[in-house]
Amino acid sequence: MRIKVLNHPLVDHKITVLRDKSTPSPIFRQLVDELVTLLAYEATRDIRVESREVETPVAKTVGSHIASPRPLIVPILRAGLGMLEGMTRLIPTAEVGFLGMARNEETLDIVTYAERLPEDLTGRQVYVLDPMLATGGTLIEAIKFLRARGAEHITCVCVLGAPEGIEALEKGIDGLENVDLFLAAQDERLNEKSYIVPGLGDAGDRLYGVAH
Ligand SMILES: O=P(O)(O)OC[C@H]1O[C@H](OP(=O)(O)OP(=O)(O)O)[C@H](O)[C@@H]1O
Ligand SMILES: O=c1cc[nH]c(=O)[nH]1
Ligand SMILES: [Mg+2]
Repeated sequence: MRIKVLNHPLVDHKITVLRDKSTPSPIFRQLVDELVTLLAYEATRDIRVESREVETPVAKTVGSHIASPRPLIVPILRAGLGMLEGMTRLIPTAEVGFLGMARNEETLDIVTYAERLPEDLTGRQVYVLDPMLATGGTLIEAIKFLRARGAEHITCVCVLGAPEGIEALEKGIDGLENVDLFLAAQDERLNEKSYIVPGLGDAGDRLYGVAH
């Protein structure tokens, strides 16, 4: 698994404001959106392209065009939804599928409560969006789900990741050469409730309010 952590003072500034518990939801959403744009720029470095001829006002030349089948973006509800617009802004021709997953905060089991994805993902490049990689349980389930539909290459795009989650992915997933992970920052550890430390709290709640 290729792991890339953005190392950039502007990213670090935005993450610091995200972490601040006094940052209100509208600013939080705005910052997640801005961070995704920066993450997406890195995460799409290997997006598949095909050559395409174009005629400029001066000459004919051969350029690039996003290849078929189109990439698929999969936000993991709820919190991943906060990353969707930033990603589609960069790849407007991508398709979007949805996975609804929730972590039981007591048992840490993952419940997949919704899915709206193409049945056949054979040959697709898939970008999974989830701001938080904590124990890794959610991403492992998501990768298994997408692979069962035939997804070939999966790029996980997260804002914060814990070392425990990265290790869990490395142990829990086969074929790691076809999985990439992009993080805006890697945090220290998980606490006794499996929250990321220092983290930013519950990303879904901070984006959309407390879930009931
Ligand atoms: O790595 P893990 O230990 O699996 O934890 C990470 C998951 O937990 C959060 O979702 P949550 O279950 O809180 O759902 P929400 O997005 O609806 O708040 C977060 O958005 C990730 O999906
Ligand atoms: O720190 C954490 C861990 C899981 N989910 C979150 O939203 N935050
Ligand atoms: Mg949550």
